[in-house]
Amino acid sequence: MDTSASGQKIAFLGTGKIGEALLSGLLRAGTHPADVLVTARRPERAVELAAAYGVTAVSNAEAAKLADTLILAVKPQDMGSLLDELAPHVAADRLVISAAAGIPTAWFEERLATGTPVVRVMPNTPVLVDEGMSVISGGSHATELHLARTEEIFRSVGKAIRLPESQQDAATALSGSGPAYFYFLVEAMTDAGILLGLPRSVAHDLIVQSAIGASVMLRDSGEHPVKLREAVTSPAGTTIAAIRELENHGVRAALLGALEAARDRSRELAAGGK
Ligand SMILES: NC(=O)C1=CN([C@@H]2O[C@H](COP(=O)(O)OP(=O)(O)OC[C@H]3O[C@@H](n4cnc5c(N)ncnc54)[C@H](O)[C@@H]3O)[C@@H](O)[C@H]2O)C=CC1
Ligand SMILES: O=C(O)[C@@H]1CCC=N1
Repeated sequence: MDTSASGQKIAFLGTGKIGEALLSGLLRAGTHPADVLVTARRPERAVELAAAYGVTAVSNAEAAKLADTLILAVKPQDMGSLLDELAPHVAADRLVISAAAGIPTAWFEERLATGTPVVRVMPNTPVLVDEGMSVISGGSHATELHLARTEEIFRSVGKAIRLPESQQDAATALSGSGPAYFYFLVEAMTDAGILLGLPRSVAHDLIVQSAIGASVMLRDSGEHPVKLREAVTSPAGTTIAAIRELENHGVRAALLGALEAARDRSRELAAGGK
């Protein structure tokens, strides 16, 4: 991206965990702070963001008027009241990008001026380290130009792919929530290290570096995960003893059920639900 102010303004409406992660990534990738607006519910949060990043804190209505691209990153449950406040101020030539789980583009289209382009994106928190995975789907008024602009934004902080909107709830279960599953596993395996008598910091380092090594091999080797696992699993060895325990405890089935539950919860959030 360009490193000077472009005049093309992006506004983050709701700058919590994912909003701030995206904001910091865009600035790192070269978007000029003068091109970035943020909104926050609490005035102290707005001040904090402006001081930390050099961006401009504005009201939601001002963001709608000033920015070409609006990134909506409030909780699905807060999206209704945000749209009530915002809709009268959003001209139909603005690009509206929602990062909210569950809520379909049609829901936004019903509340915004006729013809407003809406794009739904499911990012994940590794955008903080430029390793994000973002899944993009266009609404009925989003053109190739709007999708390309969205890709440009999200590719500056990781990978971005387009999928049909019908697959967004599944994508949310896989990559949107995905980092949490890996953190959960690392936490549990670190506890196992404690059980085996290792100091916590040593257990943490052994597991985290193993996770990094395994991730890089998964990404770069071109090998199927089964093949990579087989290469670790020696006949009558240690790994197969552990795998038997995982299978005995139904870990594979638990993961199938867990991701299905996440997909179902995303569907429940479709109406900005509780
Ligand atoms: N945290 C994550 O890993 C991911 C979250 N998302 C989606 O991003 C959205 C935000 O999630 P988080 O960042 O986790 O939540 P969060 O609670 O950390 O952030 C939401 C922020 O929006 C602010 N907010 C609420 N109403 C507002 C309003 N009317 N005007 C201005 N600001 C307002 C809140 O004060 C808060 O700072 C959700 O819709 C979630 O589904 C999507 C992908 C990943
Ligand atoms: O847990 C959630 O609802 C959000 C959406 C995907 C990741 N975090």
